[in-house]
Amino acid sequence: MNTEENINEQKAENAIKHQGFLGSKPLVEFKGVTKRFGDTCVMDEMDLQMREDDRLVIIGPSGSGKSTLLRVLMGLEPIDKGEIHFDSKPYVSVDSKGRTQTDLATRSKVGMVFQHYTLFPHLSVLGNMTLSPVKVHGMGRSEAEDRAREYLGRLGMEDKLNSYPGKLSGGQKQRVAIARALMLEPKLMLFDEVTSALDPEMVAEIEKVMLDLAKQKMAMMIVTHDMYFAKKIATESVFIAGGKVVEKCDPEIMFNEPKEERTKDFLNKVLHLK
Ligand SMILES: Nc1ncnc2c1ncn2[C@@H]1O[C@H](COP(=O)(O)OP(=O)(O)OP(=O)(O)O)[C@@H](O)[C@H]1O
Repeated sequence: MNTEENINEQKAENAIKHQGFLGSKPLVEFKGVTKRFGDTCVMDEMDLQMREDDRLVIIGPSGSGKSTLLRVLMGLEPIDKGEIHFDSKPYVSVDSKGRTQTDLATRSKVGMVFQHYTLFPHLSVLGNMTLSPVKVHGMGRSEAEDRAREYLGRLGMEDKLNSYPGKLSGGQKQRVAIARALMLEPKLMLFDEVTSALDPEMVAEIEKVMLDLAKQKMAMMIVTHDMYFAKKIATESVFIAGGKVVEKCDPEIMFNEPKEERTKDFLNKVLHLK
């Protein structure tokens, strides 16, 4: 098949995929979500949907609110207006007094990994992994320790169970952070620039872990400045700017022939096309 036929076929598939979630259920739905920091409106009545088998890559200019979007979805930031549904049920909403209400049982179905690992330096790897499941979610200690061993094993880190974060490389710390986020068996994993602070060979190591999770059909939302990795892992891509979703489509389409001028300008700059 030549390139043009390829693109046409992808377009047709894409059109089918976007007709009201045909083929798979919605997992996340932002409905008119507004988020302000003082006078800065970072999300402006934003609508965004993600299906349960998607790996959605979020791209956009610096300061466009990519991290904020993930933090809102993780329940780490209140919102000003709108609501978020998860698995077709209300998850985040705003009450009549303007306070954000978050369903905590649903929140435990979302795991997040940050750029700077956020491991506690005074706790061992095992301590880092079991702290929240035991103290916050009431998991029994021996079950938590068994799970920690299992997830560390899957990420090739079993032998570091008793190490402290200070003795680990950046890539190892990030693997522990990913294993920790998997402890509560989330339905969705959020990755916020998780390779930005790593040396190149460690970037490949973490990208492999993420690609392995993708193969296991883990739903993911990924913020990354690495457009090549974005294209590789994404089933869907979204470009946000000015508090809105500017364009959402199949990554092949977005990276080859985006429709919107703002997306084109941004990709031209970051991919050095011209
Ligand atoms: N806690 C905060 N208090 C005040 N303003 C904030 C806060 N967090 C983010 N902002 C502002 O919100 C806007 C969006 O920030 P955010 O970090 O979400 O953008 P981003 O797209 O992830 O940026 P980058 O690509 O540079 O990481 C920025 O103008 C930022 O300064």
